[in-house]
Amino acid sequence: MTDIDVRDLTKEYGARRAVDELTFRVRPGRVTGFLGPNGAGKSTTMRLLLGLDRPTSGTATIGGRAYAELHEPLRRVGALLDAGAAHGSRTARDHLRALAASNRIPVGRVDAVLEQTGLAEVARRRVKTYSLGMRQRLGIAAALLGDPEVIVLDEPSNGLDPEGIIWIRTLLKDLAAEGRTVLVSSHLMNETASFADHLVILGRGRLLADTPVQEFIRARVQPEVRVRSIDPDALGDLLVRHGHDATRHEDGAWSVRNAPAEELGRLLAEEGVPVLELAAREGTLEQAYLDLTATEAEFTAQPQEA
Ligand SMILES: Nc1ncnc2c1ncn2[C@@H]1O[C@H](COP(=O)(O)OP(=O)(O)OP(=O)(O)O)[C@@H](O)[C@H]1O
Repeated sequence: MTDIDVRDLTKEYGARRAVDELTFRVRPGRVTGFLGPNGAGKSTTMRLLLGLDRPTSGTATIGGRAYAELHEPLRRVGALLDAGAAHGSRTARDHLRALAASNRIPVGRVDAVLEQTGLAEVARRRVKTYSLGMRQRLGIAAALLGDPEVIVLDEPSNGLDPEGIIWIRTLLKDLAAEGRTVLVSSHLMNETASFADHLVILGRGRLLADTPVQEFIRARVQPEVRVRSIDPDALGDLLVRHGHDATRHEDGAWSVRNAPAEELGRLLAEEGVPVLELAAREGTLEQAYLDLTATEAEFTAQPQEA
């Protein structure tokens, strides 16, 4: 079981602080979504973690060691940062075989990951003939090749079609269920909500949230109940009479805050109001994220690129 441990991490490019005193820990057995607006420092943090850039100060370690100190790193950490990395004139199979050979990974893993990523049938085609989605799958295959305990993926859904997006969602959850440590950056809120258990959110290089997804949503978005009856006015009067905080929609339905659906259902039955619709609406990650962005200075007044 291996943690990713980022401690007081700072990276400056000239006068610009891309990562600013960042501290968080990514635990095994769950998928951690890594969120933040463009330029927040997600890719920089991942590059520092993988030893592709040097921190100005602080540390980013995997199982207590810097990436450069890991013995056989591809067997410990699998990463996808840039899906264009494979050599275009090689076939996918040859690319993975070369990677396996140079990292002392058993060659049998090549067919296993080709199968796992749905590339088995196109494995003998040159990579330059691949679509963006296929290249993305190949990048994920390379990340999984060494059967690593830690998996770091930057925007893995990029270029995937709807079927690919469902596939990656299942893959990420399965990898975490196997006890691996999975860190995944994304721009897409609904997408992140569909696979992440935990969130680390950055704004201008700083940590804004490190929290379970459900807690983050619950703390920031009130659940609502949507209710509709054949007589919207009578329904509204009833809700007001019973002191409910309700808003009417254009279609005549009402949204009621701070009341469980069961309580409203019982009230409407007691009052003899015919109900056409009664639905509990949990908050979404997108709503919670927008609430955070509205309240955190890190999201506003982004400096212009130099
Ligand atoms: N090599 C570099 N030289 C100079 N500035 C850099 C370099 N790499 C990143 N930056 C700057 O660091 C900041 C953080 O960028 P980074 O790519 O880490 O953000 P991000 O959260 O991954 O954004 P995105 O979601 O757009 O990929 C940005 O202001 C970026 O311009």
